[in-house]
Amino acid sequence: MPKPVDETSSPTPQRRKATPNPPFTTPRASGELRANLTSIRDTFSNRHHSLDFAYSHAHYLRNRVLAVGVIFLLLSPLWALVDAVMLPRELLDTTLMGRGLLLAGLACVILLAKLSRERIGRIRLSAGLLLALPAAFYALVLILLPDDEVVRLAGYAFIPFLLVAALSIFPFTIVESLAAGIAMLWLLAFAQMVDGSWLTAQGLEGMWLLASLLVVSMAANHFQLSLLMRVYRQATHDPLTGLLNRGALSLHLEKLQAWRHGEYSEHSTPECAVLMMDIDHFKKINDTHGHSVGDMVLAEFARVLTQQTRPEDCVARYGGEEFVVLLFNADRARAHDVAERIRQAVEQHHFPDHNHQRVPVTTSVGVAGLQDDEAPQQALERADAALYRAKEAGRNRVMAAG
Ligand SMILES: Nc1nc2c(ncn2[C@@H]2O[C@H](COP(=O)(O)OP(=O)(O)OP(=O)(O)O)[C@@H](O)[C@H]2O)c(=O)[nH]1
Repeated sequence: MPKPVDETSSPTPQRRKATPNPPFTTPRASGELRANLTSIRDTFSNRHHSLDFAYSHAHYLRNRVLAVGVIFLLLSPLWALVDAVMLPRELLDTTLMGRGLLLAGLACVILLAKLSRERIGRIRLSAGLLLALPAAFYALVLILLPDDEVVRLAGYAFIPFLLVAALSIFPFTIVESLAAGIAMLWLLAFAQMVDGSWLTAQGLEGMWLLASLLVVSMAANHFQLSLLMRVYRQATHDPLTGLLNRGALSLHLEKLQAWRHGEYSEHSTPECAVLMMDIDHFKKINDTHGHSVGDMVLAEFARVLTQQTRPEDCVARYGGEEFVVLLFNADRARAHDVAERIRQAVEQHHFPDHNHQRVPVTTSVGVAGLQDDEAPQQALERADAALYRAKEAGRNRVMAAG
C-alpha cells in the first residue's frame, strides 16, 4: 500500500525548517541495517547510517579516541628518552620543541573528545586530529632538521606505519581509513624524498609495505564496523518485525526528554505525540490460525505502521501485540488523524494466512499529546490508559487521552 502523502505524513520543507526533527531519530527510509548487515555499502561510508546508529558509532569512536589518545600522550615523553640517547644536543632541542607541541595537541584532542559526548562531528574531528598530530610532528621534524641529520632519528620512520596500523583500532568507515592512509603515503613519500630513498628499491619496499598495511587496516575496519552494526541491531530492534524494541524506545523517550530540555540544540522543540496500539483479539488469531500466522500478522502489522508514518517518527514494538509510535511535529489533532489513518489502514489491509486467505485484523489506539511539563513516559502511560478505554468501548477505535 503506498504511503499517503497528506499534510501530516509529508511536512513541507518550510515546516521542517521551522520545527526541526529530533536529532536522534532513526530514518527508516534508507533501509539501513535492514538488508545485509555485513555489506560493504554499510561500512564503505556513513552515508547510509541512520542518525540513531551514528550516535552509537560516535560513542564507540569517542571511547577509542580517549584510550589511544592517553596511550600516545604517555608514550611520547618516553620516546624523548630515546632521542636524548641518539641525538646531539642541538637536534634534541628541535625534536623536544616539536614533541612539546605534540603533547599539547594530544591533550587538546583528549579534552575535545571528553567534552563531545553527543557531538558526532566533533568526535570524528578528534579522531582525525589524533592521527594527524603525530604525522604533523614527523613532518615538522623532517622540515626542521638538516637533510644529512635525518638518518640519525631513531624510530621516526615507523610513524606512518604505526598510524596506518592504528587505523584498524578505530571503527572507521573504509572511506575514512582510505583518506587517512593516502595522507600517510604522502607523508612517507615526503620522508623518503628528504632521506634520499625515494624511488629506490628500499623506498618502493616501504611504500609497498605501507599500502599492504592499509589494505589490512581497511579490512579490519570493515569487520569491526559490521560487527558493531550487528550488535547494535540485535540490541535495539525486534527480530520478528524489524521495529525498534522496547529498550530502544525507552532510550528514545529519554533522549526526547533531554531534547525538550535543550540538550541537543537551542531550537524550541516541536509538539510531539504518543500513539499506543494493540491488535484486537490477537489471542483468537493465534488460536484460530496458529502461532506462525500470528507472527505473520505481527510482521505485516509492523509494515503497515511503517508505511503510515514518516521515516523520522519512531515506531516500536512495545511487547507482544502492543506497538508504540512517537510522532514528531504533531499536535493532538494531527496525532488523532494519524491514529485514525492507521486504524483504517489496518482494517482494510490484506493480512494473509498460509493459504493466502484474509485474516481479519483490527486495532485499538490510545493517543496522547505530549504536554509541556510532562515527561514522555507519563504521556505513554496516558496513551496506555486511553488504549484501555478504547478496548472497553468495543475495540477497533481511536481514543484520546484526557
Ligand atoms: N504469534 C505470536 N503471539 C504472541 C506474541 N507475543 C504475544 N503473543 C500472544 O498475544 C496474545 C495476547 O492476548 P491478550 O493479551 O489476551 O490480548 P488479545 O487477545 O489481543 O485481546 P485484546 O487485547 O483485549 O483485544 C497472547 O495469546 C500471546 O501469546 C508473538 O510474538 N507471536
